[in-house]
Amino acid sequence: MPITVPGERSLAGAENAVPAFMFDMLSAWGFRAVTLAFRTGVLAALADEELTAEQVADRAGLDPRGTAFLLDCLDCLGYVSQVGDRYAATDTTNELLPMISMGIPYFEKIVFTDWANLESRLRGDLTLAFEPEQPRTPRWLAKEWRVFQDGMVALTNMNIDEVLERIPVPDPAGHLLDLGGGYGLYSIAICRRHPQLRATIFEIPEMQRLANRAIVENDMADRIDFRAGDFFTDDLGSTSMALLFNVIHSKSHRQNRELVARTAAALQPGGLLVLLDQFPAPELGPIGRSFGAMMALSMFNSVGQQTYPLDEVRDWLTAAGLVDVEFHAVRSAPGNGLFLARKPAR
Ligand SMILES: C[S@@+](CC[C@H](N)C(=O)[O-])C[C@H]1O[C@@H](n2cnc3c(N)ncnc32)[C@H](O)[C@@H]1O
Repeated sequence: MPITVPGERSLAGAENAVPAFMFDMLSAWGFRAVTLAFRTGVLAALADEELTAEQVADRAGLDPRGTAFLLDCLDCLGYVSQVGDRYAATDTTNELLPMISMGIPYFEKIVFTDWANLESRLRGDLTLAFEPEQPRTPRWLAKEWRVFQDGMVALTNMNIDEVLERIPVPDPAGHLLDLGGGYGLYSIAICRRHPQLRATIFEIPEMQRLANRAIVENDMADRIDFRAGDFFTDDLGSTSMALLFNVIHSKSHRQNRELVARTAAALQPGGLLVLLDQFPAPELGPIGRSFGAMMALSMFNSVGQQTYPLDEVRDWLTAAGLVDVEFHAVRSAPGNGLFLARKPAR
């Protein structure tokens, strides 16, 4: 991988070809070991107490000898630290456990399960079971809907603080329209920060039950409502601020141009469109760009779509009549970036 690992020499160049390749192999092995340790409860067992490998194996229902090897790998990767014959979760793990545990089945699905088909998709031997330009959610999502949405929660948890810092809410007593808002966690967090703001989660009908539950659990039922619909065909109403978060990578060039135009039309004068996604852009640094590029391949594989160059997104925004277009890298979740664009105040 042509990136420099902090504290290590560069992995670029012929003289480093073998370490570069082996580093990629290590990353693949490491991710497999780490997600397994989250999913089987190995890391959760070490959150509150130091345990021997045997005790960890006993709690997680795993083979003790294999668990000792797994713990040694996790020690190398910085997820646990060994103290005598006991292991403890590191600060990194304690930070991650409440943040991403619910998303582990999603990360395993997109990295391991989905890519089992990648070669067939690239060879053209396997076609999608749906039209890539179909307006609503592809069928594969319906099957593993809960896994998918829990993955979105984990991703939201990773970047929410930084994203909130970046959003200059234009009218704190106004309205927020969260298009394809999922559970509505971004809206809930923004409304919590701005006590006068109201929001609408605009989603497909299948999301209603899960989103309503999140709204109620977060005591937001009096300020956030749910609207079931299709953002390509239904009236989007009028709002002072709109979110398009993690939506464009599952839509085509044509659909995104249209969606951005429809969203801009729903904004009141002076209103703000905030668009969050992954981008294969050098502006995000080598690791961020790599995430954006991997995500393009992943979206090609699963729904026939991609991540988009920054210039193309800028073009959709300006073609929709929006001004003051800004782009910000989101460092807390590599590969993510945020566009802000305003509707002229008449
Ligand atoms: C990747 S999820 C993002 C969820 C949330 N915005 C987030 O960032 O966590 C994309 C969402 O867009 C919704 N969606 C896709 N097509 C839609 C359409 N035509 N109308 C309304 N919602 C749609 C999906 O149901 C899905 O929940």
